[in-house]
Order: sequence, then structure tokens, then C-alpha cells
Amino acid sequence: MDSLKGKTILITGGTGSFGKTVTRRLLEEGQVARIVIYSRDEKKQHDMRLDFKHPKLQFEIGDVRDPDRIMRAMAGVDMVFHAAAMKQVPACEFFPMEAVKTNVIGTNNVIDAAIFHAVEKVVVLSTDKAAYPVNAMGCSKMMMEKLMIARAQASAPGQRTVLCGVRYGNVLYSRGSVVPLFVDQIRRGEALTLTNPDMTRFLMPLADAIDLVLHALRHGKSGDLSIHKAKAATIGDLARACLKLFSANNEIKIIGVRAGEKLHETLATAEELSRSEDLSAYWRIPCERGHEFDKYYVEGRPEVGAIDAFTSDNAERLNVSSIVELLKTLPEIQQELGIH
Ligand SMILES: O=c1ccn([C@@H]2O[C@H](COP(=O)(O)OP(=O)(O)O[C@H]3O[C@H](CO)[C@@H](O)[C@H](O)[C@H]3O)[C@@H](O)[C@H]2O)c(=O)[nH]1
Repeated sequence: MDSLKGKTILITGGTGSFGKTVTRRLLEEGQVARIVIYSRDEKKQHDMRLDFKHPKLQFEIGDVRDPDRIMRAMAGVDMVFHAAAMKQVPACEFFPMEAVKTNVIGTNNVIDAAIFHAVEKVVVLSTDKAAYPVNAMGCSKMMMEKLMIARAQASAPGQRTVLCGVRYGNVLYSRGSVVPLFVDQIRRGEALTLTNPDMTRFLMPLADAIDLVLHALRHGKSGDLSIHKAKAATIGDLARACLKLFSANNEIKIIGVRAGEKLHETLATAEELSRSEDLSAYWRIPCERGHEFDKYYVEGRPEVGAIDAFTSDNAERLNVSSIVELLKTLPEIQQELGIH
């Protein structure tokens, strides 16, 4: 990956599972000069430092909510992954202003600092919950995307910084998500708590999410959103796949759809797909026409209306055996099952 040769990469929220995995990948590729991990939690940074013990890693304690701090941390940086976020639906539902502070204002601070320091590229990480949002987490992430797009379009002549983003769905086995919960329930011999067996979600191994983000880092143009054409499954099949994987026969208890949840997620809206570019595994969603107010209102797109949104309901559907095969590729499951 020549474009990363000698570069300094800053990762906000860098001690999370995305941050650690992308760090490992970049260090293995050996091209980058330095990786700056910018995050709030000293304990997580300490653990990551001990885990990696790598001279190219630099740790900076700071919050994206603090504009002065992120401004100082950004000096000398070439590229940014902006992964710091409040991402839990219930927490954002109860404390929406906190989601605004981190996901919206924090992103604005990161963009300000990046533009000030003439950073080459910023990739912001978003979620399918930002498309046709129904909860505060999705709304704040949608605002993050809108902010990235507006700042990309409003760039001053000569502005060097390319601002772009990615949107992906549920990352399999991410902390607090349903698969580790089901595995835990299986291990304890408890009933699997299923919200609604017909609910669907995009399922993405973390490795695919990293590929998507690195794709955006290499190819994203200013204002672009890159979206992976992910596969999806029903939650009923996901539960059955977990049981099959562990040859278990725990009961399944239906608990009903929780507050702030959708039956199906959307990765790309109909409006976005009508202006998308098909890049085989990905879609490139360029931003709307430039920052000219008049054109926004008078130039329409006849294609809108003829295209369906890309949802976890109409995406390629994984069946129980293909979910089992997918789960078996995950390092966490391999460890649980004692296979490598
Ligand atoms: O006890 C449970 C918990 C969850 N589910 C279902 O499992 C699916 C996935 O749930 P979960 O793993 O909690 O993920 P989401 O609520 O969809 O949100 C995750 O995926 C988002 C990306 O879409 C991230 O932004 C969020 O941080 C992350 O929690 C959903 O259909 C849930 O209704 C159950 O059936 N039983």
C-alpha cells in the first residue's frame, strides 16, 4: 500500500476493537511511520501498549469533545480514522445530548484540527443506523455524516484535506453485541433471548470492516461515503446457527423488539443509490452536487423513486449453514471452540 508509506495515522477511539485491529493490520503491512492512538481511557491505552510493545505506536490521552486537545494531537499527522463515538443505542436514547457532544461536535473538532494541520485525509466511521434513523444514536451519526459532507463541499480553494466516510452494519462479535451474548447464554445453559426471529441485520466480520475503511483511505474522494455490499441474516437463523455451532439445544425465549430498534436496517437509502457508483464489492456514494444553494432546489434527479434502498431485508440472505461457516472464521469463535 504505497499511499501509506512513511505516513503518520491518527486513530480516534483507537483502543476499541476497530482501532486495535486496524493498528495490527497497518503494522503488519509495515508501511506507516507512526500510529497515534487518541482516546480517553488510560487503562485501555496501558493494556494496548503492553499488548503491542511497538515503537511506532504513540498514545495520546484526550477526548474528541476537547477542541484544543485534538488540535495539539493532530500536529504532524497525515491521515485520520475517526472511530471515537457513542455507539450504544440505549445510552444515546437516554442521554442524547451526550451523543451530540461526542458524535457531532467531536467530529467537527476532529475535522477542524485536520484542516488546520493540512492532514491529507480523514475517514469517519458511520453505521447503518444513520440511514433513515429512528434512534438518537443513528440521528447523531447521520449528523456526523452530514457534517463531513458539508465540510467537504464547503472546502476553501487550496484546501488539502479530503474528508470522506464509510458506513457499515453490525460487526460480528463486537463488544456487547448479540453473538457473544448468545454464546454466553449457551455456555451457561440459559435460554437464548431473541427479540424477534424475523428481524434482520447485516453481518460483517471485523476484517471486512477494516478492508472497507482501508479502501476509503486509499480511494475515497472528498464527500464520499463508501458502503460494503454486506450479506444479512434473520436473527432467528443467527440464534439457530449459534446453537448448531456449539451442538447445543438451549431454549429460545422471544422477548420482543426493544426500544429504538428497527425490524430491518438500511445500509444505503434509495436516494443515495440513485447517485451511487458500483465498485463491485462496494458502492461509492458521492455527495450531492456542490455547495450551491440554488442547484440544491432546482436540479432534481428523475432516477429517485425507481430504485429500492439496500436493506438487510433485501440483501443477499445467509442461511443457517452459511452463518455457521461465517462464524467459524471469527478468531473469537475459533478460540471458544478450540479450533485454529
Ligand atoms: O438479547 C438480545 C439482544 C439483541 N438481539 C437482536 O440481535 C440483533 C443485533 O443486536 P445487537 O448485536 O445488540 O446490535 P444492534 O443493536 O443492531 O447494534 C449494533 O450494531 C450497530 C451497527 O448497526 C452498532 O452501531 C451498535 O453499536 C451495535 O450495538 C438485533 O436484531 C437485536 O434485536 C436479540 O435477539 N437478543
